[in-house]
Amino acid sequence: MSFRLQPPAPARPNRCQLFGPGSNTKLFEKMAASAADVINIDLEDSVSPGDKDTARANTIQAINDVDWGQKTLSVRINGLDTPFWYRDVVDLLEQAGDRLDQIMIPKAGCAADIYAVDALVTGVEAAKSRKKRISFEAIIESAAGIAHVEEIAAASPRMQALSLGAADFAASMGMATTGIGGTQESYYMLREGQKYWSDPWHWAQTAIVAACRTHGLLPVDGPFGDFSDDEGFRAQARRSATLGMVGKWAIHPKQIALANEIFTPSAEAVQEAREILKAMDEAKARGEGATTYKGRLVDIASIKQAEVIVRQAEMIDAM
Ligand SMILES: CC(C)(COP(=O)(O)OP(=O)(O)OC[C@H]1O[C@@H](n2cnc3c(N)ncnc32)[C@H](O)[C@@H]1OP(=O)(O)O)[C@@H](O)C(=O)NCCC(=O)NCCSC(=O)C[C@H](O)C(=O)O
Ligand SMILES: [Mg+2]
Repeated sequence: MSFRLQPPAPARPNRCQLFGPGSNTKLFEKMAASAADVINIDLEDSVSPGDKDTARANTIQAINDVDWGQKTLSVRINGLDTPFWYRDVVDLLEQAGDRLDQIMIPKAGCAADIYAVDALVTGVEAAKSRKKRISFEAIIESAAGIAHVEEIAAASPRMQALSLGAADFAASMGMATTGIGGTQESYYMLREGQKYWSDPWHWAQTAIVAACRTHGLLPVDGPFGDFSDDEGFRAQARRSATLGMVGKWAIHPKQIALANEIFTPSAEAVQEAREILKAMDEAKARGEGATTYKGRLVDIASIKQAEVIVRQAEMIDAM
């Protein structure tokens, strides 16, 4: 390990982030009653420009009136290139109560974007003597965002998470697809006439995971657009979980159970992790740093791997 220790990510469940437009008030109670760990009320791209003021007012009222239980409650503000974002921040922090946990910053392109929102939030928090410090999640969804992902992760102590926004990311990168996440038909290798599909989102995900883990943030996979394709969602989510991401967005309620299923360690995985920890305890008592478990090597690094799974399961059990 480097002399600079890796900070832990926030110890809160983040298996599923359920989105709903701030303009659709019918959804708020349903979102609150759902099994998602995080709620994102959207003021950005799912709200048309003519509805921005109404959506903002609806959102503030819902934050104050709806029972959101133990969920992390987040609002996605508009992008910093729009005339809407500063009003989103000011009205939310002046008028919404302390139930608001987080602001999500879309299309973050550099650390200065986070700095700008931080300065405004800090000013309004102080002016209004707000008790709870608002946290931030940023969306990496542009060429600039992925190029500057580490400085964005490190930009403020308010930062708690980064998500990959596959749709805007694909557009910004000029990718030849209208798909949002998942397998892309044309992204394959050819061997002896057979196609082997590869994953065009993989490199961006790993960059996000590395930046998050370096700075103690939660890495999150964003939307999977085809909400009629459960197996496609599962496959994408399994790849994300394998890479170290802690959860995934749901853009339809159907996707909540799928995300919770994939990002909750299975009973078998937890049992195996506990067995590895036990095997390593026994090895340590014998003065050994490595041993054999089910015919394969386990060593001190395996303890850390097993602890990731056990810690995650214990956090979910404690909910
Ligand atoms: C996608 C939807 C517009 C579909 O809505 P609808 O036509 O109402 O779907 P259903 O009829 O299948 O709904 C069945 C029931 O579920 C309720 N419902 C629907 N959506 C939600 C929700 N988000 N939360 C809670 N409940 C929901 C319906 O009311 C029905 O209930 P009932 O009648 O009682 O049975 C809609 O799902 C939707 O608006 N989704 C969210 C869209 C959104 O927020 N998008 C922004 C995030 S994705 C993004 O921005 C891209 C990203 O930035 C990137 O760049 O990648
Ligand atoms: Mg987007």
